[in-house]
Amino acid sequence: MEVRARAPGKIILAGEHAVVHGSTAVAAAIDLYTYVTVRFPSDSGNDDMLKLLLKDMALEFSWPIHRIKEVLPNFSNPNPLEPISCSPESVTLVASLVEEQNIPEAKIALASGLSAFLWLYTAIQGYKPATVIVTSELPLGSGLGSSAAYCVSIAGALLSLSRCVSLDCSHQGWFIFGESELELVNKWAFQGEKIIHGKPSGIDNTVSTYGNMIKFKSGDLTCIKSNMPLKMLITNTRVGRNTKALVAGVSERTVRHPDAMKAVFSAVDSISKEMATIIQSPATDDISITAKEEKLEELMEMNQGLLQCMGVSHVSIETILRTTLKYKLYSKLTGAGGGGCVLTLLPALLSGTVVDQVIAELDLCGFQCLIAGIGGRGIEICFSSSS
Ligand SMILES: Nc1ncnc2c1ncn2[C@@H]1O[C@H](COP(=O)(O)OP(=O)(O)OP(=O)(O)O)[C@@H](O)[C@H]1O
Ligand SMILES: C[C@@](O)(CCO)CC(=O)[O-]
Ligand SMILES: [Mg+2]
Repeated sequence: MEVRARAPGKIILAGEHAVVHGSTAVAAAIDLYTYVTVRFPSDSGNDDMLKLLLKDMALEFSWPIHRIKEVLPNFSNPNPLEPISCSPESVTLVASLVEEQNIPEAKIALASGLSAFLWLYTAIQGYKPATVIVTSELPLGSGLGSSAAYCVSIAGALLSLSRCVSLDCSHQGWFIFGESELELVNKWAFQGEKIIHGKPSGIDNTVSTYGNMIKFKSGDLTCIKSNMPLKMLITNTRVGRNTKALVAGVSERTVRHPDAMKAVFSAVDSISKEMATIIQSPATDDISITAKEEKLEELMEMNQGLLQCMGVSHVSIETILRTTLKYKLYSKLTGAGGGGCVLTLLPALLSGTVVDQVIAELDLCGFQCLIAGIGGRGIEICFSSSS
């Protein structure tokens, strides 16, 4: 018996970084997923090890169960129904288990992901041997919420195996959690995000758990029903960066310039709220859709300016902004910035030829473009009897 979970990545339409400081943000799930399969020993033949296979990277990590017990003796009685907080001490202990692994130097950014896995696994399942396999359609560390999709799919798979949660109903072989189970998945995943991000707002794990499009402020989410055909081009600068460092950088700037940054965060709050209102307001014909798109474009441009004030843009992002503007298309960074991905609004009446031209020009600069479906489902679970 094995369980497979999948959780989506996300785009942030407005409000990244400011959301960490209490502003409103707007985010949507995208149809690119991280998949986590958990197999217990009877299927895998592995009876005293916890194994993690990162299949896309052909990497395998394993820990003898007795070693995990030795280093993390306090995880002996896990209660999946009561998420605990990852104390700095427990994170240090987990990190020491990760240090015992041979992580290739070029992949050292995976260390925090390994810590999050070990912490979530032992906190939810205790000392059970298992093989856990991870694959992802998301680029890692690029602003599309790979860390959240990873934590949500790990938490979802582990909770679905814990027997004390029920799955509501099925959809083409995939099961979905009920409301209270989703809340549990989200709470556990947030702990994993804390290990990877340092100080997350919780927006990424929330949108990955619940799917759809959401407005998020200080831990509270409101579902947004879009009343317009929202199409975004996502361009990956391919410049690697680390969300934890970027979030810490904005906090440091806030300590240096508290009043100025307060004004920046307040402006972002207004932008996100206005964006949510526009997306939800009725639009019956092409003229009203175009009018709404023009307002969204202006808000994206304003949000990007404020992200520059926060110090999280990058020359590669600026190149994409200039390139898309030549085609009268508006863009902003999405996620933590510092490289990563950029969103460009593609108006409903924009000709396919222009889209092809702008993609060709961005490709020539060495960037990677994709158009993802927005606002789909959150965490889903699938069971199978053998591997
Ligand atoms: N599929 C995966 N397998 C293993 N580790 C992963 C996976 N996905 C994410 N991670 C962990 O998350 C880290 C990337 O998280 P980070 O928050 O920096 O970027 P992101 O989540 O892609 O972007 P953002 O937070 O801006 O949306 C990786 O370096 C790794 O530690
Ligand atoms: C940069 C940030 O606002 C979004 C990263 O996708 C961090 C967070 O909210 O946790
Ligand atoms: Mg992340």
